[in-house]
Amino acid sequence: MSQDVLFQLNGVSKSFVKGKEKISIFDDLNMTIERGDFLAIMGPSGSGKTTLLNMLGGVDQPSGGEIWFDGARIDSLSEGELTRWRAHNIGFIFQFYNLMPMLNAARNVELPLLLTKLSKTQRRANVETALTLVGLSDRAKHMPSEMSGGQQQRVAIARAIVSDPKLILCDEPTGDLDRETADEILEMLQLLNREHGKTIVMVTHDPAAARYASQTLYLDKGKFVQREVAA
Ligand SMILES: Nc1ncnc2c1ncn2[C@@H]1O[C@H](COP(=O)(O)OP(=O)(O)OP(=O)(O)O)[C@@H](O)[C@H]1O
Repeated sequence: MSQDVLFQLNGVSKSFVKGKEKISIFDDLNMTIERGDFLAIMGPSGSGKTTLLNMLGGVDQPSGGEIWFDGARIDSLSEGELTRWRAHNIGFIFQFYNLMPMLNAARNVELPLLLTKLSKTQRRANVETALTLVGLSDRAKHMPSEMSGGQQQRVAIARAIVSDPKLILCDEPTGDLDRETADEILEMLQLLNREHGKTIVMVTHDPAAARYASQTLYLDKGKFVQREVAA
């Protein structure tokens, strides 16, 4: 595997069993994600975008094939190993922010660090750095219900980057935001990609959001059917 390759999917298949029926989503899917890529994944509803993101994040296991990350196979890790791998390598950003409503911004951002060996002082410092990066250091004590959608998504971004992961996975990160706020969030993702070297994979239905990515892959019925590289 080349030094530049972060993720490699080799002949990946994925099917779900529902009652007596077997639903095949992917059959022999191959994909390479290079370090520093900002990939947008688009495609019709049901084409497998979220399933793919979940397999990249180790939330869902493939039914067959191999998934390699940074030179190591992750599809054969145990549940515990996968949890630790995820905590160190992956940040997640979701459409509806998924913040814990009873925790303030700083405590929400701290959550992924509770899975690491960092001391309380180190955790506090990392939380402060992440909140400053998203421009919310003055909102550390605010509860999610006291913040706008855009601010909540910025807290979610801070939570995604606080453990300094190599890869950020985003599922419709701007699906719940107005255009102006969406653009702010996308500019922030672009900054994390360009200035902080984060590799990003973003599922989106919005062509305007995909334009922030360095390339767009189109998925249809579990196959990549088109690839557009940004000018
Ligand atoms: N746990 C599951 N059990 C059974 N079928 C599932 C499961 N998860 C996903 N599927 C099926 O897999 C297919 C792909 O779903 P997925 O959510 O990946 O699509 P998507 O492209 O992200 O769609 P959308 O754009 O609507 O979010 C769908 O037909 C869905 O019904």
